[in-house]
Order: sequence, then C-alpha cells, then structure tokens
Amino acid sequence: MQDISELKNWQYVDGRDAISRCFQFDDFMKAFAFMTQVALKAEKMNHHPEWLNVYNRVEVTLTTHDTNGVSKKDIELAKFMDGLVD
Ligand SMILES: C[C@H](O)[C@H](O)[C@H]1CNC2=NC(N)=NC(=O)C2=N1
Repeated sequence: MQDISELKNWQYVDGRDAISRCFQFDDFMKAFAFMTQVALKAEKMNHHPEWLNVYNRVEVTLTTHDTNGVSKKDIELAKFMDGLVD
C-alpha cells in the first residue's frame, strides 16, 4: 500500500487497492474543463483515471491496472488533480 498521507482529500476505496476523491465544481463546464486538463496529463503519463462525471461532480478512482494496486503514478496523478483545484 502506498503512503497517501500527503493526499489529504483522498481515501482508499473499500475492498480495493485504489484511492478516490470526489471533486465538485460550480457547473458542468468547469467540471469538464478539469477533466480535459486531467485527460491531457493522463495521456502524457500513459496512466488513466477511472472516473464518473454527473453535472458538476467528478468522482475519480485511481489504481494501476498493470500492478493491480495503487502505484507512484496514481500518487502523481492525484497530486496533479489536487493542484488544479486546491
Ligand atoms: C498497456 C497498458 O494498458 C498501458 O500501458 C497503460 C494505460 N493506462 C493505464 N492506466 C492505469 N490506471 N493503469 C495502468 O496500468 C495503465 N496502463
């Protein structure tokens, strides 16, 4: 298990070696702009989130399929997302 103590708004998903955070925005377009920025970073990293968008909310779950658990790539992508909103 990776140390996620520095990721203040993320938590381990029950029953999975994965971490998640729910982001809430003013409206859909701000949520989608966030997702667009993350998508570009994910593609650059070749490391992609599992996420659900409902209107102004984006629920993100991060885990690494290749290693069946949370890896440093997940921590890096989580920090990137936090940097966009916090
Ligand atoms: C072949 C493999 O699917 C690719 O290297 C990338 C694509 N994006 C990925 N994203 C995530 N979350 N985990 C992976 O292991 C992963 N692998």
